[in-house]
Amino acid sequence: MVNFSHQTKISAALLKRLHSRWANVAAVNVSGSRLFTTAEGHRPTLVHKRSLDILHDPWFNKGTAFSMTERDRLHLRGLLPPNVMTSEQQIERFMMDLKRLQVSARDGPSDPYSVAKWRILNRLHDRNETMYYKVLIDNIEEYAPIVYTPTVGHVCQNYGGLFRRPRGMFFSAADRGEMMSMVYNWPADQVDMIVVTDGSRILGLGDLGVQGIGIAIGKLDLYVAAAGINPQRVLPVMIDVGTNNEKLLQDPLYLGLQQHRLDGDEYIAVIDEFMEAVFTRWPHVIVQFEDFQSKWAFKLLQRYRNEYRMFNDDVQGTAGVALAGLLGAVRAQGRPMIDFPKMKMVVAGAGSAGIGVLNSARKTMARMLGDTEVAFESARSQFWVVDANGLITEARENIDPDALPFARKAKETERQGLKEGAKLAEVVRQVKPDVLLGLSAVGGLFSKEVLEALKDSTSTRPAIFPMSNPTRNAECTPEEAFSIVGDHIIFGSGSPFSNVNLGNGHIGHCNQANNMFLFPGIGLGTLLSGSKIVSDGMLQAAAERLAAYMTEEEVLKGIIYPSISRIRDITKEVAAAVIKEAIEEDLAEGYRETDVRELQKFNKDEIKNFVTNNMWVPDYAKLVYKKD
Ligand SMILES: NC(=O)c1ccc[n+]([C@@H]2O[C@H](COP(=O)([O-])OP(=O)(O)OC[C@H]3O[C@@H](n4cnc5c(N)ncnc54)[C@H](O)[C@@H]3O)[C@@H](O)[C@H]2O)c1
Ligand SMILES: O=C(O)C[C@H](O)C(=O)O
Ligand SMILES: [Mg+2]
Repeated sequence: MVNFSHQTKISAALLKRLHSRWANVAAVNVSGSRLFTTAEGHRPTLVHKRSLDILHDPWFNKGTAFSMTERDRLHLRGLLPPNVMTSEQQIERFMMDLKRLQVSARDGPSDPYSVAKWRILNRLHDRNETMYYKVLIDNIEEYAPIVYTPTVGHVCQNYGGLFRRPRGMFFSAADRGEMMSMVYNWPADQVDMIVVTDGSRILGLGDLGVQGIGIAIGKLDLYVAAAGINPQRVLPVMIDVGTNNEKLLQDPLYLGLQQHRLDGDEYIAVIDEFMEAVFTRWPHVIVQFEDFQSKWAFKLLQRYRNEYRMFNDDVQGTAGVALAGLLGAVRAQGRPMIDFPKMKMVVAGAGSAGIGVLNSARKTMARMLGDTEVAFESARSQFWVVDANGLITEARENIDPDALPFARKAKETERQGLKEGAKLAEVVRQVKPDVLLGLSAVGGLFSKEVLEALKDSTSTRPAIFPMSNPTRNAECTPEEAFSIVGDHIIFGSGSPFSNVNLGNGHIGHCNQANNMFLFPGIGLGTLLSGSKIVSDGMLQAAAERLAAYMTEEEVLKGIIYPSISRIRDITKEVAAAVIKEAIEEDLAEGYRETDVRELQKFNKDEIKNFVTNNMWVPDYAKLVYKKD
């Protein structure tokens, strides 16, 4: 039998449902409108501080927007300029400063002022969180590339210089034995989401040690902006077990532990202690593992996933986003999703992300083919995996066990005129794939030669996914892809690129194939369902929802992912799908006053309303002082 032991069992009923869903091409059309209604945002908030302490607390500070009565109540009279501003005026004033940089700057990846903009936004984040998230939500398309990928990559690389105020918690190898008490140093009694990294593989930039905290902060910004997680209940975490980056080790100004990374049992002991500490203080928290080197990403996922509410974004979030894109690519050819198992895929990169995508694509193909052992085996032959040493075949010595299931068999490679270690261009030339997907972290890997070879693809619309981040690590640019392979391709990159003008009024659409379209919804759905684990079924439901989100018309135009301006809406949809699945798998335990019996009675629309009503919105709450 096929070994699915490492995943949650999928019931026969679920399988049947999946199968019928795949067969139905008609996409579920959803409104792009944003529903910002929540009771929580309008309740008065009790604060235990006054005067300057309030102005210096970014959770409560409103700056010039404190009304006169509030200024009296909170002993703020005279501590602010007299003109009371509306939140709109406040934002207008702030934006004037930020927009100064926009005049000469071009948007997107080549923006020379992106780090300067990050600094301005970060300062706002440090003094007034409500206003920061209002700016971010209302201008998400413009500022996601600043607070998140790609600029967050530059920020992590330069974190030593950019660091001003701490944000989040640092647990280091030197804190062994102390974490259980240290965790109480965090001021919030409730934490819903933790994003944790050990800084060992930040985007495609390698080991950045303690500076990797920037990515945890950026991901949590999206949790607030897209998923409406209350910013007072998010916690970025850096686990500093050292770094193997020699440059950092030799830099006397480096902020982290100046020692080589712990390994083996010593390493695991630190992560175990951290997990125990945070789940002891906040039993309902969800922990997202981010940018751990592949070596540990899979091991830690297997170690914790059945015990804790956790998932690995690079393995599982990426897998779902890629799967949605692959299904979109099938639809873009005018074919039903159920044709997916016929796709030939060349994947460059066999790390945490690449292997995550391969496993999920293979399992989905197998399910569509009836979920038998034969189906699982036959799905294997749709993939050709190329890593730093070329095509992976069974002839490879010391093959990585995670890549082994995708090693090509000797007979197959002979038949195709390929050999162990064959170069990417050669593989593409021989295989003529429908999809070329990159998770290699090697910028420019899809060279002219590789893209020329893809012109012979047997697909009517070959799909090119240079998914590596940040921008400079993308395997190719959209200009290269459209100009070399042709106007008919489907394009999706991990970092944002602008659409390409193909002439004659035609646009080459650049999709952003980034796990940001899933992880916020996976986290929110898990939180609101109260499920104790993040099951494969919940992840699958998230991916399916994303896959079905775009309309037929959009997909045929090559638009297979939503624009980031719709991230709050897609996140809500994904969260609702995750909750529904958790209920069906009997994993849901309810959230706050909504217990599991009530959840079980909700219909689809009621689940969506439940999600909407529990999303935080960046409106100033009335502050009322109460003595401690
Ligand atoms: N778009 C997204 O949502 C998303 C999600 C996760 C990761 N990523 C990106 O994927 C990249 C890889 O992440 P990872 O965790 O798998 O990294 P990793 O270091 O674990 O894996 C990189 C893989 O690429 C292979 N590789 C290196 N040079 C190569 C070459 N010349 N040709 C073919 N393969 C080569 C390596 O052998 C390895 O298998 C990073 O840039 C990361 O930013 C993107
Ligand atoms: O951080 C991103 O933009 C996506 C992904 O998690 C990555 O590691 O590249
Ligand atoms: Mg990542």
